[in-house]
Amino acid sequence: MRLLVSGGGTGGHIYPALALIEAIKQQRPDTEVLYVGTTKGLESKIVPNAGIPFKTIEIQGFKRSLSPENFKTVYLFLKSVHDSKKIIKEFKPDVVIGTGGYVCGAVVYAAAKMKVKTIIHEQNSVAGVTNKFLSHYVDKVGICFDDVRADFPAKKVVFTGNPRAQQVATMKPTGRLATEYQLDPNKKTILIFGGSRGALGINNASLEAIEYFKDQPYQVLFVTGRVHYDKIMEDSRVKDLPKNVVIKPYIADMPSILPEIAAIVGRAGATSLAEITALGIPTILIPSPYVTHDHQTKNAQSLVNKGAALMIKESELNGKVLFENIQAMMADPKKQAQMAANAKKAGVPDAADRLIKVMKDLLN
Ligand SMILES: CC(=O)N[C@H]1[C@@H](OP(=O)(O)OP(=O)(O)OC[C@H]2O[C@@H](n3ccc(=O)[nH]c3=O)[C@H](O)[C@@H]2O)O[C@H](CO)[C@@H](O)[C@@H]1O
Repeated sequence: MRLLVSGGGTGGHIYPALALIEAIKQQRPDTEVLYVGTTKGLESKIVPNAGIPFKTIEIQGFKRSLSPENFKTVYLFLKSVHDSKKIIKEFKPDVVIGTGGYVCGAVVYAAAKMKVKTIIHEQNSVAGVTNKFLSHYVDKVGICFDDVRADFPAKKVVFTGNPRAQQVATMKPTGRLATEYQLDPNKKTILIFGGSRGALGINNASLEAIEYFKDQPYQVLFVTGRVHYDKIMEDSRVKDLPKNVVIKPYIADMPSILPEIAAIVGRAGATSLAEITALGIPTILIPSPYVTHDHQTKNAQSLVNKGAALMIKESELNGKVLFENIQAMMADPKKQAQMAANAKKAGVPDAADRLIKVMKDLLN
């Protein structure tokens, strides 16, 4: 089979695509894969590093206000559809799958116009702009939250879950926290990270909270996001870092450390949530207020409603609030266990298989 995948910008759109590719390759090792992204998105690093053939097109998103930049966006969209058609003609895919982000708008639209079978995967509880547009042209739409069903043509929608969930569901502890990050294997570890790019609000609160973390029986792995790391390391509060706090810019291969993580503090990006629920990890969510239709709050709310996570609004966040919430959770093992069990119940650990089935049904 020949599979063309496109999705990008942030990790939340890329890692589900890579997880899907991994699962297909396990089932059908002869599958030929091509990934189409942009040079600007995180995919230009992550995808070639994963050893997957990668091509790029040039595209950009619309500005929400009336802006002359939007003329360039229209021009780039038309050009990228043209370039996508060339790539599709050459690669001859049996099926094209888009996992979100501007780039897949052009690629999947071009494929649908060329009558190639097409699927989009929506990770969030509110449809992204690109996926909403594409849903009129594609054959199938895979979703991860029931709430998003109404955003798409009903007969195309299949609940699949997020393929990344399947990738992490089978992971076992590797000991990497001790070997690579010099963390104590006998202490519980809390992972703090703000999605694939890091989040300023979470970073600032975490910096403030360092003084409180000192002397706690747990340890903290604080992941800043690559772009924020250098500035954070210059901050006076990290000069005398307590032994139980480790700061890193980014975790490559996140699934390999997640089974050793006792609790997470993070954004409510949909792919992070798929990982958390696949393993059943108690979590404190601080949704990004800067995303379309406030979709992270809706993502988070669905876990909070199930008793699987706690939520702090970014507007109410500071170091003390962060610490007090962590403290309350860590001091109550019963609550942690209940949250973990509820999270696991919400997980879809066979999501990649479900999406592959949609693909196979479409091809037959
Ligand atoms: C600001 C923005 O637009 N965010 C969106 C983006 O988030 P973002 O890209 O932050 O996505 P998620 O939180 O869903 O996923 C982050 C992914 O990056 C991985 N990771 C993260 C940090 C790290 O150091 N190493 C690492 O590998 C995580 O394990 C996870 O697989 O896509 C998500 C999925 O469509 C959306 O729900 C988010 O609203």
